[in-house]
Amino acid sequence: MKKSPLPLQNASGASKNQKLGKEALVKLLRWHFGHPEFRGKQLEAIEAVLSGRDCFCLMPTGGGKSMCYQIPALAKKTGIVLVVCPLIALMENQVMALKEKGIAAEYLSSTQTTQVKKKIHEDLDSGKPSLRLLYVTPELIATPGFMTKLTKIHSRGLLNLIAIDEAHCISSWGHDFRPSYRKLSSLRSHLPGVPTLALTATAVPKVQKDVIESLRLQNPLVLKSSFNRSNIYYEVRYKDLLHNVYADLSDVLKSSGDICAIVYCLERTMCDYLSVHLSQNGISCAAYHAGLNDKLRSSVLDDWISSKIQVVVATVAFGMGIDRKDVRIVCHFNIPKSMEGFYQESGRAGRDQLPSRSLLYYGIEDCKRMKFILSNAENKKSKASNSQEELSKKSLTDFQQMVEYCEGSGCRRKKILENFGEKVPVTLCSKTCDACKHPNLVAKYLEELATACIVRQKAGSSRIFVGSSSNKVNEDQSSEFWNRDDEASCSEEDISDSDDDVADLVAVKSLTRSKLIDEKLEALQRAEEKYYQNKSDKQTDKLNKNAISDTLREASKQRLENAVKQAQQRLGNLKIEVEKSASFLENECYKKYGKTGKSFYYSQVASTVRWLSTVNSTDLTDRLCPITSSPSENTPLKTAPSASQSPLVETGPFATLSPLVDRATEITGNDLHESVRLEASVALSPTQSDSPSTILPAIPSFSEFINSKKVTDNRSSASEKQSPNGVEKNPEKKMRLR
Ligand SMILES: Nc1ncnc2c1ncn2[C@@H]1O[C@H](COP(=O)(O)OP(=O)(O)OP(=O)(O)O)[C@@H](O)[C@H]1O
Ligand SMILES: [Mg+2]
Repeated sequence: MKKSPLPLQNASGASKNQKLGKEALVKLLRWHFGHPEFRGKQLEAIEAVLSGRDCFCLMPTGGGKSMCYQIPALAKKTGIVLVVCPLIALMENQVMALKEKGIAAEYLSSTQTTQVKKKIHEDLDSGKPSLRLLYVTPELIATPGFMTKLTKIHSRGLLNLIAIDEAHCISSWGHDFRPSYRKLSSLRSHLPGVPTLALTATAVPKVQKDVIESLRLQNPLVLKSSFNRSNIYYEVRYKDLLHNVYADLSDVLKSSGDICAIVYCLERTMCDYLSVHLSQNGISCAAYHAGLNDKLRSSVLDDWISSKIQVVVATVAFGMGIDRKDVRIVCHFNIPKSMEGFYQESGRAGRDQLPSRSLLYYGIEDCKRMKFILSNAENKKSKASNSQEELSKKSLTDFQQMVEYCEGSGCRRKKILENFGEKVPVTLCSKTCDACKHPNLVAKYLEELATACIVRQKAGSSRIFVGSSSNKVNEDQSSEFWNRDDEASCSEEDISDSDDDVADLVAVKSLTRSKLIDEKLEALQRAEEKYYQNKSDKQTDKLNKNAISDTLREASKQRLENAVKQAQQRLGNLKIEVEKSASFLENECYKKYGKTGKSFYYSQVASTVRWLSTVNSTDLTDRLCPITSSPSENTPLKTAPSASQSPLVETGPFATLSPLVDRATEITGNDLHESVRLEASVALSPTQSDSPSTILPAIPSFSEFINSKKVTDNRSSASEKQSPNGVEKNPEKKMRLR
């Protein structure tokens, strides 16, 4: 609906130079926005800036901060209010909403056509701009050309106010630091005397101080409202105690009716997967993340704003400035990295002040993963500088507060508010969080969770980050997630995309593609971890359990003796000392794998037995040469059975695989074991000896195994491709690979 401007003199009964009184301001509010009264500290902020005073305004999410500069823009007959916004999407939304109300507002960004930009500049250059509000990015402010323009406008007395929205972005202590905001500190020197209004919903004391100092606010009026969002019910559910977390979320959304919701995930892949899952369960939803192209993203946003879809499953890219008032549920499917982020995101619920819900799914694995990400960032940044190191440490402390929010039994609301330095009366929550409403149940869950943790630790079932190459690759992205360092060099167009997520940050394989293979790999990773965990955790145990006993050595010697005897008979009673030979061969196995443990040792004995069953007389005599020429065990050998040399290579040395694979069997069953065993037998590379005398098969690490498997797979498929008329060159091998 278009409205003509409210005649200010009539509204206030004031002359040109007089300040508007409260009544006149309320009239403006009602006329333009249809709200009956100012909320919270809106009026105080408006009056302060209209009187020319700087103001720092801390209001909760959805508290109505925009009004604090929109009303002043309408209260002055001439001149403009300059609004600095971190995101183009945010500017677009606000400008569109203002235009719908008939208020002359524009934004300048490279997404605008040249024609539109030209029109805006012409208006600004005119003696009396018709514009009331001009939204810009911090990057544009930093350009000399635009600063010159602002200086000109200011010199003509037409710059009424500078409003810095989401002002916490200026502080590297804030959860959403944007280096481009730092450039705003030059505004004061270029545009002296213009009142500045800094607005934020999330600023702990340290950030508040930083914002005020960085923007060089002069004797500002500091307005702080409570962070309490009384209309939001806070709840945590424990993934590890749920039978099926996906089904649980589905149920929550379905049972809430056709409501509007946001589900936040840590990774893009999870957004895609969850969105598909929810859709399949009849929930109208779509994924939103920085991995989608601009067109798709804005169409998802449009569909959600216009209620065509009810649920958006998003990364943090679905962020600031999303102003749909009737969001009833904000769900965090993964634990957020800080209380500030959590507060901002959950605060997108219930901006209409109606009862709404924040639901966080807490999982032990998620928690470990986030800790890993943050520690990684810490390690990386501690190399950079001391202040960076301090920041990184802060990130872990911040995260710990989130963990306490989930793992503590006390009032959730209290925890949020105390995090922002507020003193909370006991009566404040009045059963508007799960911990206050169902204390016994929450206590029971926490107990069960603690038990689950212990069981997990005992089982060594952590899936967190086996040294996979993808970690390395993705390290760089963590900085983007962390504090958007790279934004300093971003062009204006990049801004909306810079609100990126940690997509691909962690080595989560595609859930939709090759799920089966991933599950197998995960099982192997778990098995390997389990193996190494057992190894480190139970050193003493290991020594006992994994130690090669004399009895085992004796038994192996006996086994080898039998094998030597059979070889001797097969080769026409070859002249060899059976017992001595067996002893020599056993000793070789022990020298190589005695320290590694009995499974490896046992594998080597088995492979030697197999080698003996087919060896020819020359090879055998050569092999036993040291004992025929010298009885010393240390005499170098000429040859030895190895993976590459043995005629039994494909089934020989690895007929019994490493403990890793043995353990994988325990977890995944025989199918996996079998397939891995067969694949490994093909894929393993020729072994190298650590001494020139003994050439024995190396036991591959999991990563080596995977890499060699990939190479073999590639080679195999390449050779198949090369094969004319689709005739398989190596059907046997292919069969094994299957
Ligand atoms: N005085 C008021 N009375 C009723 N509703 C209001 C009032 N002031 C603002 N609102 C409404 O409250 C909602 C939130 O306002 P706004 O977007 O300005 O909040 P915000 O504080 O900037 O939130 P965020 O921190 O999420 O950016 C808007 O829909 C707005 O129309
Ligand atoms: Mg806002």
